[in-house]
Amino acid sequence: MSSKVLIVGAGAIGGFYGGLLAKAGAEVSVVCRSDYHIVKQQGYRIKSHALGCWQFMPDQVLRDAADYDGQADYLILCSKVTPDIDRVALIRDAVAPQTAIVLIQNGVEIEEELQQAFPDNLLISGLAFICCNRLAPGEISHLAYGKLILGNLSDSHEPKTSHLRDLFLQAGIECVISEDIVASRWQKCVWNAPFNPLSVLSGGLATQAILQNQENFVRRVMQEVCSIAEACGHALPADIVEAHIALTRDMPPYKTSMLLDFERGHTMETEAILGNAVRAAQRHGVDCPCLQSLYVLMQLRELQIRSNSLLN
Ligand SMILES: NC(=O)C1=CN([C@@H]2O[C@H](COP(=O)(O)OP(=O)(O)OC[C@H]3O[C@@H](n4cnc5c(N)ncnc54)[C@H](OP(=O)(O)O)[C@@H]3O)[C@@H](O)[C@H]2O)C=CC1
Ligand SMILES: CC(C)(CO)C(=O)C(=O)O
Repeated sequence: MSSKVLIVGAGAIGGFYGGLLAKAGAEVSVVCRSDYHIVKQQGYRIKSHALGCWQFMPDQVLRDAADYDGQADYLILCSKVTPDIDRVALIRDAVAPQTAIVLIQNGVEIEEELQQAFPDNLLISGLAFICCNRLAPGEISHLAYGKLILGNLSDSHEPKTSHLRDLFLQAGIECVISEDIVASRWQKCVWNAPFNPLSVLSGGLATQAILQNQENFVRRVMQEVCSIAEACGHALPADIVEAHIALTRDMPPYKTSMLLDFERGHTMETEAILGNAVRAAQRHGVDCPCLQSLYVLMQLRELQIRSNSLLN
């Protein structure tokens, strides 16, 4: 099966997983923005705690998806999911009839706008369980974990999805196909919903410190997300809260992706992670006072950042 891959939004996640696909023999091209010049000259330098160091020289380095020369078998979108990024516009010009659109992004209920814009393309929704950072343009540090979960929104037995999983496995990273990727997204949101905003609102506390001091609150947020998922028809495993708490106790010191965005003055994924969950709760009449409070506080934080940047 042909493996032409175009990564759009090739930052930490896109550079890392793109580098793995290239290792597995795929022809991988990237669309970058601020890293363009460096990546064009020297590609990516990837330093992984588990897979060693390697150089990833993309086949084509582009500023815009419209400049892609060829037809991609997989277009992997790894931008953040924020209201200021028009994901459909970002990829539209590179989507051919045979292109499978793959998302490796956080958040819940983030697929619909892409499904509507590209109803005839296979959409593979993906989640990364990884601690990965862009230290400088084209320089990626993989600190912990790495597992990918992929899933189709319709038929779960798509050969193209299995082929992509096999490429990741060949490159040495754990990758599984979920039979219910929507549930998997909710399951990940159980972790992201408390820890991502609390890492920002606490002024940068590590996840262990948040857990040690506010375990009850963290558990309540997690439980609320479970109730919303259940109301949406995706009941999560009974032990999911315990499993996430245990996993957090073992996590190495790590800044959540939301905290990294906050520190860089970037828009955060408040809407994709919290807003979409709160809106789902409202649709189904589920009470989620703790989650709702986190959402309100994060909206105010975003507002304050925007007002400051207008003043400066
Ligand atoms: N990093 C991690 O450890 C984890 C990340 N995730 C999720 O993965 C997704 C990607 O995160 P991550 O890789 O960390 O984010 P990064 O900020 O490192 O990368 C995002 C990339 O998208 C690019 N981009 C944004 N807007 C545009 C645009 N309009 N045109 C072209 N390029 C654009 C950015 O360019 P520029 O550099 O110019 O801003 C950047 O290269 C997110 O949903 C995140 O939540 C999930 C688990 C862990
Ligand atoms: C759970 C974690 C920390 C890594 O997968 C993450 O999703 C994030 O940083 O947003």
